[in-house]
This record gives sequence, structure tokens and C-alpha cells, in this order.
Amino acid sequence: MPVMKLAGNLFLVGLMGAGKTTVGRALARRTGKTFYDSDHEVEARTGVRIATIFEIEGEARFRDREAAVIADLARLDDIVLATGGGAVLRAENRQVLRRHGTVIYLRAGIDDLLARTQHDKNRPLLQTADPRAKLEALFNERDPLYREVADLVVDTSQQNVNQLILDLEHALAAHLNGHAGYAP
Ligand SMILES: Nc1ncnc2c1ncn2[C@@H]1O[C@H](COP(=O)(O)OP(=O)(O)OP(=O)(O)O)[C@@H](O)[C@H]1O
Ligand SMILES: O=C(O)C1=C[C@@H](O)[C@@H](O)[C@H](O)C1
Ligand SMILES: [Mg+2]
Repeated sequence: MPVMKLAGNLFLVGLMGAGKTTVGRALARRTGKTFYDSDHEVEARTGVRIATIFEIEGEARFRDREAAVIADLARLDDIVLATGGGAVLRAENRQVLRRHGTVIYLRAGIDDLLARTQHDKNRPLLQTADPRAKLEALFNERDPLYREVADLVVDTSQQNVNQLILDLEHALAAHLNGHAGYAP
């Protein structure tokens, strides 16, 4: 049984390591919504890992696949969708997300993002000599886009995921009931 009832679709955006997949899965469990992850869906449709898609087809083709997945999933009802970190780069994705649900920007500092991503090799953009510099560049480029698309901004730097989910539910309930409290 869901612990919390929140209307409509919930879309999570943010950089690699912000916690979209982790938080999204838990949020879906607690709200009774169905969880999807656009990265997992791209991998399911192609049958290969994201790193392999980048290697063989390049980033632009990956973005096409990602956009197709987001367009399909966003039209479902009552889902939580964790989007890929770069989904906001395309205006069409930002439009689809805004149109079909409540968008939540999970925001964390570079130190946390780095710590949370350093052992996973399936993030091709971070397979570089200086992942910190790369994350900083991505943050500078994308933070305005995440903010543009988001209904809510939530700081995920606090390490306790359970507390984070409770804070997020509180912010969402306030937002959906029309209170300004946590608006970006
Ligand atoms: N609030 C948090 N505190 C501590 N660790 C976290 C937190 N959120 C996520 N993590 C950990 O950080 C790692 C990355 O999290 P996750 O995969 O959910 O990020 P993501 O936003 O989905 O990244 P990507 O865009 O690459 O898919 C995981 O190991 C997860 O357990
Ligand atoms: O930030 C990004 O551009 C990416 C994030 C991941 O979720 C994947 O979608 C892929 O590794 C690209
Ligand atoms: Mg993820």
C-alpha cells in the first residue's frame, strides 16, 4: 500500500550521482506509482549498456534514443521517472516533462556527485582524466536548464536517503497543494 498519495507523474532531473534512480525508486514505492528510469529503458530497448551506445553510435544518437524513450514514458499515468542526467539538454524533452508531470531537480554539490559516481564505469562522460573538472563543466552548463524545467529544487547533499525522501514528499505535498514553500 502506498504511504503517501500524490497526484500525477513525478519526473526527476539532475546530474549524474544526484540520486535520481535511488530516490525515484523509493519515491515510487512510497507513493504507489510505477517506477521507470530512462537510462534503463534505453538499455532495455537496445540490449546494450549506455557506455556501448556512446562508443558505437556516439552521444547524439544516444540523445535521440533517450528523447524517444522520454516521449513514450511521459505519456503514461501515475509514474515516477528518473531521467538521464543529460535529458534536459534538448528543449523537446524539457517541454514534454513540463507538460506531463511535476518536475523535481535533485541538486548536489560536486564533492558528493564525484564520490557517488567514481566507482561506476557506465557513465561514459566521466571516463576522463579529470572527472571533477568534467562534473563542474556539466554543472555550470546544466544547472540553469534543470532550474528552468523544475517545479521543485531539492538538495540531496544530506547523506540519509530516507530522510531525503520524507523531505521531498513534504515539499511535493506543499507544492501540489499550492504552497510556495519549496519552489525554486
Ligand atoms: N542522498 C544520497 N546520499 C548518499 N548516497 C546517495 C544518495 N543518493 C544516491 N546515492 C548513491 O549515489 C550513487 C548514485 O546514485 P544514483 O545512481 O541514484 O544517481 P543518478 O542520479 O541516477 O545518476 P545517473 O544520472 O548517472 O543515472 C548510488 O550508489 C547511490 O546509492
Ligand atoms: O549526464 C549525462 O549526460 C548522462 C547521464 C546518465 O544518466 C546517462 O544518461 C548517460 O551516461 C549520460
Ligand atoms: Mg540513474
